Amino acid sequence: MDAATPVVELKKITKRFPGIVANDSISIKLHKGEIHALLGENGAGKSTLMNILFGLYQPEEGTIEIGGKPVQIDSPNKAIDLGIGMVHQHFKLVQPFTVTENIVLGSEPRKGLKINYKKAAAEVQRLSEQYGLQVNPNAKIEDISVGMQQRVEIIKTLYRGADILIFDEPTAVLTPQEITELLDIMKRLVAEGKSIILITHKLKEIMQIADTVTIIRRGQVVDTVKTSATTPNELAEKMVGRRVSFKVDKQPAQPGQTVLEMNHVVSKNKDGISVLDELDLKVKAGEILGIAGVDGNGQSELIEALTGLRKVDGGSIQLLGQEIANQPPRKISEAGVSHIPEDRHKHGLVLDFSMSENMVLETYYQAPYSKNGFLNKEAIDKQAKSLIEKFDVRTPDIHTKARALSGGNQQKAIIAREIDKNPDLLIAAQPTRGLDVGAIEFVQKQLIAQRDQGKAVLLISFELDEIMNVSDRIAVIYEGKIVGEVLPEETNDQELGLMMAGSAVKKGAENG
Ligand SMILES: Nc1ncnc2c1ncn2[C@@H]1O[C@H](COP(=O)(O)OP(=O)(O)OP(=O)(O)O)[C@@H](O)[C@H]1O
Repeated sequence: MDAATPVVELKKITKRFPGIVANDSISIKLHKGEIHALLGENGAGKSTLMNILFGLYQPEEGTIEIGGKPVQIDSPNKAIDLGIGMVHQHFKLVQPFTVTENIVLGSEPRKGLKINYKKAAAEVQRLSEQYGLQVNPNAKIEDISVGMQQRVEIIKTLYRGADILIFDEPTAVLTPQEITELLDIMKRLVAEGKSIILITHKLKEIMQIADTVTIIRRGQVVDTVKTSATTPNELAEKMVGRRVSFKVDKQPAQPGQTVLEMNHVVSKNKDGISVLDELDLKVKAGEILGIAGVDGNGQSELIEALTGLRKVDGGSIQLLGQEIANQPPRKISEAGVSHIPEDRHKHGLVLDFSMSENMVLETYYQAPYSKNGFLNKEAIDKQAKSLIEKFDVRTPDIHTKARALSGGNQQKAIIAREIDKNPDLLIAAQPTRGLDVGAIEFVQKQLIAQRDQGKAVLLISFELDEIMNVSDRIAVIYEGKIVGEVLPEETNDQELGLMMAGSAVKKGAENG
């Protein structure tokens, strides 16, 4: 193979699903040592294309060439044999197993031979060091952060000898610090001769790290350009087919009465360590309080405590003066709390239910969806149709299973359902994770519209830009405590970053 031969060439790939052409004659070339970004709005067909390259789906038409030779990739094992590795959006790791156990899982030697754990752990250690991944081979998956779990997925591909790595929205789950580190890791990978296909919605990252970008819209290639010859605005426009504003327009907040008040809230983990540590927080009607923090500082626990998914060991949580700590989730929901969860697959949707059923997951037992103990399918479908239209959720049909929707469209559906509940308090956890720039604009507008309708909005996000642009006040969480509060117009990324690292506390823990 000469240097000009692409390491991967997809030629006129077409893939249809019921009611939709997900990939419509897509052609892409990936060269050795290149980072090639795939950009496209939610549902454009990026994941489908990569699932084809990884052998998870078979295309109806088109061919794949690896190093200039046509290949048939009929399973992920075949893809791995061909040197292709995929780091998925949703990790496929076994929680109670160690890092090394997860990495060797599925690549064990043939029958009869026992895995040499020590040797495998040493290899994991070596790969970890070579690429600066800082993974502990013996840590259990359930004890490590999402960012670390992703690195385990990366090592898993390297361990199997991948030369071609596919990253499916890898930074969607990462903190700003972790993103910088991951981009460095990717640079190191290509410097050593690996080639990368990167699916991402983040134009900044594409401009920073990719050599080439292919833009896909509704299953078709719109253009392939060098990043050095384009701009973020141009990319956004090509992707969504219209101009996108990157600025969030909003009027100053008009805060009213206190809706949520948390006082000295303590919650302990199974080892007796306080994951929420005397946490104080207030959110008023008509304002958006943004929670900034590095992943793993109590954000998930805060949401769990607020939604009844976690035991509160001390302090109080009041919603409009009514105590909701340690109440069952349904009661809290009925009391006026809506929740856009950070993990849409775990807490947002039932993937094997239809979209229609998912739209009434929390309200199906109420009128008009339930009558005399029977589900009123007509009313449920009507509700689903209206939400799907209003929020531009792209699904072939309301009876399509949630699993078949693109990640971004699943997220839009959850947001539609939660906002429609007309809550007093809307908890939005990573609400724009995995969304395209057009959809981000839409969701952020919705949050502001909720605020303007007098709702209290609690926004938890790892996207500093989002926290800065959308919040009226920002509270910084660190080791389970609110360690400071700032106004977006009076702070900057550096100051927030320092506070998030626990090294500079601007104000006392009081807020509100
Ligand atoms: N298994 C499936 N069955 C039916 N339809 C599917 C399936 N997988 C994907 N689709 C449909 O194919 C289209 C492309 O989806 P895909 O997940 O590839 O989009 P994407 O560009 O990766 O989007 P996102 O950025 O939201 O993740 C969507 O309309 C989706 O609903």
